[in-house]
Amino acid sequence: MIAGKVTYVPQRPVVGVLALQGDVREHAALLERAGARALAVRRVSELAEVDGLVLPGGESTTMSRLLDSFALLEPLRHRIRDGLPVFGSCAGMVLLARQVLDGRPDQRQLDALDVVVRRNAFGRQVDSFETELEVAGVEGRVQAVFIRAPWVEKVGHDVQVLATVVDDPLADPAADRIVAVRQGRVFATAFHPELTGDERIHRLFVRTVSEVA
Ligand SMILES: NC(=O)CC[C@H](N)C(=O)O
Repeated sequence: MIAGKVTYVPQRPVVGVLALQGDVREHAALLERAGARALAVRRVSELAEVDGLVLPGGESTTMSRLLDSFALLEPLRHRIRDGLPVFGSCAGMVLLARQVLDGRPDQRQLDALDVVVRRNAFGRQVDSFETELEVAGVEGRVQAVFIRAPWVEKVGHDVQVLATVVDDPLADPAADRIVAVRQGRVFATAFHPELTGDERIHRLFVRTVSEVA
């Protein structure tokens, strides 16, 4: 018989941040605070090591072109189809969507979320703004930073709406726009939780990654 105490040390899940462009470091810092080990992903071999992946904010057309030239587009589509948890913020949300309105002609989609998003949707009134939101699954309010952000115009039947924002209360008080969604293991926000140093949304994602890792 072996004497002594057996201590169980839970493994931190490895969560990648797609590091082709965009605010990679900010996401990595919050993932570490949310209990994950963050890994920058630029190659297929790195993609193979992760239990979950974040697609950062940046510029979705550029990111989709880079995904193509780094030969990551198809491998990433495959891994997501096989159940890899993913979280996209802003440009990441655009990349994950099934369809993009006001996209560029050469914009490529990961087609991982059954939503139609409108790119730069808030752009005509104000390019950037901040507001407080309620996000399903997060206690208290979340400070949300929108930078040339998309909104979700249409959701499929198994897409859960996590947050909405009133677009233009003067024009139409009922014009609630969808700005955070979840479909199974795929999460997306039109805003940038990585820019406020608040890791609660990353925690929600890392919890899902841990459940399936
Ligand atoms: N802050 C952002 O990620 C902006 C997204 C950008 N408007 C796009 O279409 O990709």
